[in-house]
Parts: sequence; structure tokens; C-alpha cells
Amino acid sequence: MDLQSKVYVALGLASPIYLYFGGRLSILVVIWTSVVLFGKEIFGNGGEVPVEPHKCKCSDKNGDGKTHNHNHEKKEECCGGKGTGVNGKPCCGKGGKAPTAELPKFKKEPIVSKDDQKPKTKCCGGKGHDVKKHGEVCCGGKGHANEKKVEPVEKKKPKTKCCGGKGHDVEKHGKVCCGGKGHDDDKKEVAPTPEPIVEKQETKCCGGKGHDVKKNGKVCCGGKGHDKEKNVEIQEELKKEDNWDSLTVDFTEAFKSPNAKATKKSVKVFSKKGMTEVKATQTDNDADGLIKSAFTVSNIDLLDSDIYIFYSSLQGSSSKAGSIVQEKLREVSGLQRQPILLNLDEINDLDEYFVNVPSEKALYVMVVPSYDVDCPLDYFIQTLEENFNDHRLDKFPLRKLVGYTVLGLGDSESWPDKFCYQATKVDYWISHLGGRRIFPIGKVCMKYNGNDKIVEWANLLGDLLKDNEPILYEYDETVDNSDDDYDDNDSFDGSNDEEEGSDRDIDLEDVGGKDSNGGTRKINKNSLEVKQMIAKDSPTYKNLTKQGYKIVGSHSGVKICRWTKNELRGKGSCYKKSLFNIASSRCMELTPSLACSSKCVFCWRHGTNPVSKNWRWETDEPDFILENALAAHYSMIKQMRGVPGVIAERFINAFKVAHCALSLVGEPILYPYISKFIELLHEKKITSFLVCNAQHPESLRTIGRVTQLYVSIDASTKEELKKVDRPLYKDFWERMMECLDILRTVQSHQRTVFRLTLVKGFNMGEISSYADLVQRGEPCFIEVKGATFSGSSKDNVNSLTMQNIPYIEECKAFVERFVGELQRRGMEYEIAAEHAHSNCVLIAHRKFKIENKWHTHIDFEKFFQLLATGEPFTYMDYLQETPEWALYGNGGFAPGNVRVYRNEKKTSKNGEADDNRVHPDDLPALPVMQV
Ligand SMILES: Cc1cc2nc3c(=O)[nH]c(=O)nc-3n(C[C@H](O)[C@H](O)[C@H](O)COP(=O)(O)O)c2cc1C
Ligand code: SF4
Repeated sequence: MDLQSKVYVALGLASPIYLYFGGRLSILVVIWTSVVLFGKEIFGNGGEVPVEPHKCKCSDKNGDGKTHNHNHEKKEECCGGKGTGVNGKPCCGKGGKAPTAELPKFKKEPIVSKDDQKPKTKCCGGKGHDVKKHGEVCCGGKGHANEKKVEPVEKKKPKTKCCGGKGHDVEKHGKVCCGGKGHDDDKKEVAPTPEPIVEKQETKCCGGKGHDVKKNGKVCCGGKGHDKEKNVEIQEELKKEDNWDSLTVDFTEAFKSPNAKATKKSVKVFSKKGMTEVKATQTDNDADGLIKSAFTVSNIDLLDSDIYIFYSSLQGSSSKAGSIVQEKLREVSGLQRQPILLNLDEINDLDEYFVNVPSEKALYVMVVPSYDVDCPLDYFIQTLEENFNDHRLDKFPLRKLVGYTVLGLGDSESWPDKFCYQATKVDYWISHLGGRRIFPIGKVCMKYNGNDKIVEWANLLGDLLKDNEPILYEYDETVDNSDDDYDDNDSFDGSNDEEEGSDRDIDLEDVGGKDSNGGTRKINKNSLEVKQMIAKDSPTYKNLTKQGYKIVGSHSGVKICRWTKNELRGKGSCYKKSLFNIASSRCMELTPSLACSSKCVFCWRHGTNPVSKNWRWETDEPDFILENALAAHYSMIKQMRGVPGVIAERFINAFKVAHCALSLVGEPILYPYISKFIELLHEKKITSFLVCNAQHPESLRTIGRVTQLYVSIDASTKEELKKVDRPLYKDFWERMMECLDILRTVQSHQRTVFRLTLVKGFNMGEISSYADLVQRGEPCFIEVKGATFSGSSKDNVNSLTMQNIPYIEECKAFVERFVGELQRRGMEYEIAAEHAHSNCVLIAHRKFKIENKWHTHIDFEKFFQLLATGEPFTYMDYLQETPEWALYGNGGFAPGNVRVYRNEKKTSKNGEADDNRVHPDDLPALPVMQV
């Protein structure tokens, strides 16, 4: 009953009594009625008037603007007549529990978030609490200030914390300090509008224990309450950090620490001349929380540094970003030397930069994208990690740098959880290798206006170079073993999630090894994540398919080469027809590993394919690969049916693959089930021609029966091999030597071939050293082939031009000198066969010259018969005579084909006649090099 009704009832009862009994009795009746009807209002809860049901006179606008009287089941549920509910609930308007159906009333309030509607707040008991956590303002221990809760500012500022009466900052908390007396509403009304950064930043008080700015996103108050000025400063910084997406980040302010030199502890200070340590005295300035004893300070003149900008790129944006940074830094006045731009993926030996450094003033700028699929950067990160865990190396090799910074490119919209995660990894490992971060990691979303943000970042970096303020370096050996360095920046996955088990909780696992200084080194588990080698949505996949490769599963590939097509059309076969009797139209080129452990200069890959020293990807089953590879191969053959000149008989036979060239690109022997795969080939009566890069002796040793086993010998000396193959292994030469020993011993029953790919200017000099290798490996054959031109890439510092492609005469001259040297040493090798069109010549051991006739060809039927017996056999058991046309001097053009001569003579870049070389126009866009 509302107040008005109660008054009417009281007057109604009192009037007739007054008329009959006079004034006194009527006054008594009025008093009694009032007690019954207004008991609670008049006497409070302690009155003797009825308690059940509890009555409440509620002055609230219950949506209808009227005053209400209502009952509560229990008096604790009463709002005390204020018109609001208790325990954070709205007023029920009727007494009793607040019905949830009334929530729409609050939804009208734009300031009420979903969180506010959930009755999950708990009183902190006067200890002060976090708004974000509790969803309301602190009541100061006096009970919840309900009116405050509906204040717009309060609702929009759900994260403010009560300072517990110690005073706090307006800007940080979005309101004026209440001075410990409870929050002043008036002041709150004039509080600034909510900052998005505050909403995102889950600041927590450390409880006076002190914490790190970067880690917690703010300056420590030192337990004395938050310092206004510092908070404002950091707030600004956070605002900027929050704008990673748009990268309007003025890092320079964050780095200009006016008190940096003033602490009482003695810290390392590097003089302007190089990195000589000098003593510096610090005054007491620890209060700003930035300076720790572990920090080092450098005031080296960055303008005098040698800047190296490294980039890694799959689709070109990081390459462009690297150029932008280079250009912007060039504009920095006072910079002593021009910045150097380097493609990480083309660096022959990463150790030259990441174990040693190129100069004592080197400053590295790392421009890196992120890919959640395999990309060349994976190898770089793996290398940094391996270096960190390599006890043979200096513990902090990158301390020799003046400093470094990382610019990450990514896409925060499509990969919000992994935004620029690889940039974070690069930053992490460089800092762990001793690098000093001179500028915060930049993270640019390239989705919209990425290049503008890069320019901005580069300009800020340029400003920093000119800035004379000393720089506090976080890194020192004393902080080396902190396991939470990822916290220093964004979380590992790009989020600030503090949930347990989130990616950020990087568990640095003890791998048991001791570092060079006796300390235990840690390894990061996440960096060993297993990816697909060539994921379907990866740029590498697109790149390969564009070039005509069919990707099988996630790491294998097939492609039909031009010789297969040529033979189908009766236009000639490949050199393997001349040298070994392989029918090109029935040959499938396949690799079970598109990744390689080398980066040969003559390889078509130009650094875009995965590289690795070992297998680190998801693995497909061998039978899956074979079935799908055959299907893919046949689908490509099928496409040839409409091509003019296709010979029907050859076309039909092409659907019965007889040979498998396990070369194509990549390193087939990297695939862990290579022996099983070869067995499956043999079961299908498909011969196996396996080409290895002589870098995996452990696999070569255990490889099963192969029809023909190749080892690539791309150079005869250690220096040349490094230049030509750019192997990933540091002990590449020793590995090659071990492979040669294996051919001579363990695998001596196999039909072994040395494959030499001649590249002018790289590996055509040292004949005598080649002879040494032959002496060591004792191969059955030596196949010498001029490199073919695979196009060049501007990023590939070692990419070849036509000048590096030898003529057939040059190849022949080389072979003749080579054989002369072998014979001079008493080794029984001779030139046996050739395929002039491919610039290819075969040297064979004299044991294949039976009754004065060369037997370099293979009897395939015999091979399978021998295999079926299960008995041991050797290469001598499945020989076939080499036909006349294939012998050296006869050109090697297979009969049954019509040789096509070009009308126009092609010329190379320098205008020289090019008729003896394979012209680029003869080749697919990026042709297969070694078939
Ligand atoms: C297959 C694929 C995966 C990607 N994964 C991520 C990722 O995990 N995190 C991220 O921030 N960006 C990711 N990106 C976006 C790229 O990092 C971004 O486009 C970058 O600019 C590419 O640099 P690049 O052109 O130098 O290769 C991915 C892009 C592609 C195509
Ligand atoms: S040519 Fe072969 S061994 Fe060399 S990088 Fe290419 S795939 Fe690897």
C-alpha cells in the first residue's frame, strides 16, 4: 500500500469515531492506525510493530515515478527506503527480491555494462579493491555507495581502484581522490571521459612490493600510493601502447628518463667511445621503479653506430619496410654511416652476424613479419635459440652490439592472438643472447596503412638516434635467468591475458644442459611448435602451385618437367635417358621434403622455401604420399592430352610411372620415412633415383636399397662449398666427408653417383680437389652438368646470371681435365656418355666398360627380379649396355625424337650467342634445376 492510500485509510477510520466518541478516542485510533500502517517508517526496524512481512516505504521511482510501500520477506532485503536494492540489485519496487525482469530499466542507462548487470560484486571489507574486478566503486568499508554505482562516470570507469585513503591520481583512476573519506560524487562528474586504455589495462596494485613498469604496464608507487606525475606519464605511454594497431607510438618520451643517471648504485656506463665501461654514481632515484641494479646504462653516441637493417619476407612487405626504415634513417642528420639493408634469408652464415658481429659499433634493426605457418623466419628463430643453448658458444654473443630493436609486421585483425608473435620471439632471443634493446619492439598491423606506420616508427627511431640521453638497458647477466621475460613486452601471443595456461605463460623448461659459465640454460618450449611445412594457406604454397608444383600432403611435391612433356611430344628426352635409360615420359619427379638444409645458389627457391637442419614439421605417411603423388602426377599428365604432337602410345604409357626421381627440390633424405617410401616405390615396380645433398650422413648410412644413389658434390673445397651451397650446418664439410666415406663403405653395394653442378665463377676451378673427393667416395659414376638458369631474385645476393652458366664446351673441357687428373692418380675413370642438350657428361668407372662396351644403362627388369629374391646383390648385377647414340661424342639425342632447333638464336644478357646453353625461355618460370 502506498503512502497516499495509508493516509486515506487512517482518515477513513478516524472520522466516524470522532463523530461518535469525540476527539480523544479518535486521536487514539489515528495513532493505532499509523502504527499499523507506518510502523517501519516511524519506529524503524527495532519497533515492536509486526516484522513479518517486513514493510518498506520506498521513495524510488519504480519506473513509474511514484513512491511505493512494499513488503520484504526478510528485513535484510530492505533497501532502507532509498529506492535501490541491496547487494547491488535494483529496487524491486514491490518489496522482496529484485526481479530480474526489472533490468531493462538499467539497460536504458548507457553506462551500465553487462558486467554491471551481473550481481557479482563483493565487498572488499574496506581494504580497497579493483573496480574492474568488482564492478563498482569502493565503499570505503562503510557499505556500498549505491548512488555512486549509477553514476555515469563510475559505470564507464569500471577499473578504478580505491587507493585505500592514500591518495591517488585523477587521470589514472578517472576521478579525484576522495582523500580516504569516500568518493566525492561532484568531483566525479567532472572527471575525464573514460580512456580506452584504462578499460583494457588490468592494472593491479602490487601491494607495495614494487613492480616493473613494462611488466605491469605502470610505474610502481612504491607502496606509497600511486604517484600522479609518473602515472600520467605511464598512462600516456599505455595509451600509446594500446594503439599498436595504428602505431602512433612515441616511444622516445618513454625512453627519455630525466633521472636515468641519478641513482646511488654504481652501474655500468658505457662511454661515448665504444662500449668501454666507466663507473657512474647514482643517487637515490629508485622510486621511479625504472632503475634496478641489474640495469645498465649507455650513453654511446648512436649516430656513430653501424646500422644493419635485417629483414625476412615471404610476400614482400617486410622487404619494403626494411627499405623504408633504411631510407628514413639515411635522412637522420649527423648519422655517420649509411645503414645497411640485409635479407636474413639470404645470409650465407647467420653466425657472422648473430654469433660474431660485423663491427664493434653494430646496431641491429630487425624487420620481421609473423606467420602462423612455416616461413623462412622459423629457421632464423630456431638458430637464435640453438645458439642460446649451444654451450660451445659465448653465453652473450650479442652483447657486442651497441643495441638492437625489432619492428614486427603482422595482421592484428586476422591473427589477433598471434599478432606479431614472431617479432616478439626475435626480440626475446636477441635479448637473451645479450642484445640491448635500444627502442621498444614495434608492432605494425599491415592491414591498413601499414607503410605509414612504418614511416612513423622509423622516424621515431631516427629521433632516438639523435637523442643524447643515456639509455637504460634492461639486460644484464643478473636478469638472465628470469623466466618471465616475455612479460616485458606484450604477451607471447600478442595478448595481455593473464589467465593460467595462456600462451603467455611460457614455460621455460630446463633442458638439463649447462652453459659455458656453468649456469643452466633454458629452452623455450613454444618455439619448438610443430607446424605444417607447406600449409595450404601459406604464401609458399601459392608460390609453388603457381610454378606448377602439386603439393602432396603438407611437405611433398610433384611436378612434371619439360623433358617429360618433350618426350610425350617426341621432342627429346632428358639426360637420364642418354646416361641411364630412363624414359622421361614415365618418370615422376617427386620430393617428400620441399624443405632443404642448404640454400644453393643455383636453386630456384630464392630463399622462400622452408629451410632447416632437421625435420621439424608435421609428418605424412609414406603410402599417403605415394598414392597422392601418383594421382597428382597423372592429373598433370592428363592435362597434356590436348597438346599438339602428343604421341598416343607414350601418353598411355605415361600413366604407368616406371621411375621416380627423388630430387626435384628440397632434401628428400630429410623425410624421416624415406627408406620406407622407397620400398613402397619398388613394390609398385617404380625405380628410385635418390639425390642427397651430402649433409645428412646419419640418414645416408641407414638408407635401404635404391636403384641409383646420388650425392651432390657442388664444390671441391670447404670455402667453395660454403659459397655455392650455403649449407645450414656449421660442420657442413665434415658432414660431406662422412657421406663420402659411407658411399665407399656401408653403401658400396649401391649404384653410386657423384653429381657435380658446374657454376662458372663458383666451382669450376679446383680439379685436383675434386679428384680427392672421388678418391674418398669411390663412386660408380660422376655426372657433370652445367647449371641451368633459374631466373634471379633481387633479394638473392648470390643469385646467378647467364654469365654463371657454362657452355657445353666449357663443361667438356672441365670433364676432360678432371678425368686426366683421376687417371694421373691411377683411378680408373673414363668419360662414357653425354647429353649435350643438357650440358651433361657422364664419367664412369672402367668396371662398367665390359668387353670394351660401356654399360652405364640400367636393366630395370633385372633390378626388380633381384630385389624379389631377397638375396644380396650389387650394381654390377643389373647393367645394360649404353647405346651408341648416347656415348660421349655422339651428342646423346635419343632416336625416335625429332630435334627442334630454334629459329632465332638466343643471346645472353651480354649479347653473347647462347645456343649451347639452356636458355631461360626453354624453361618454366622457375625451372627445376636438377632432375
Ligand atoms: C598464411 C599467413 C599467416 C599469417 N600469420 C600471421 C600471424 O600469425 N600473426 C600476424 O601478426 N600476422 C600474420 N600474417 C600476416 C603477415 O605477417 C603480414 O601480412 C606481413 O605483412 C607479411 O610480411 P611479408 O610480406 O614480409 O611476408 C599471416 C599472413 C599469412 C598470409
Ligand atoms: S639445389 Fe637442392 S640441395 Fe640445393 S638448395 Fe635447392 S633443393 Fe636444396
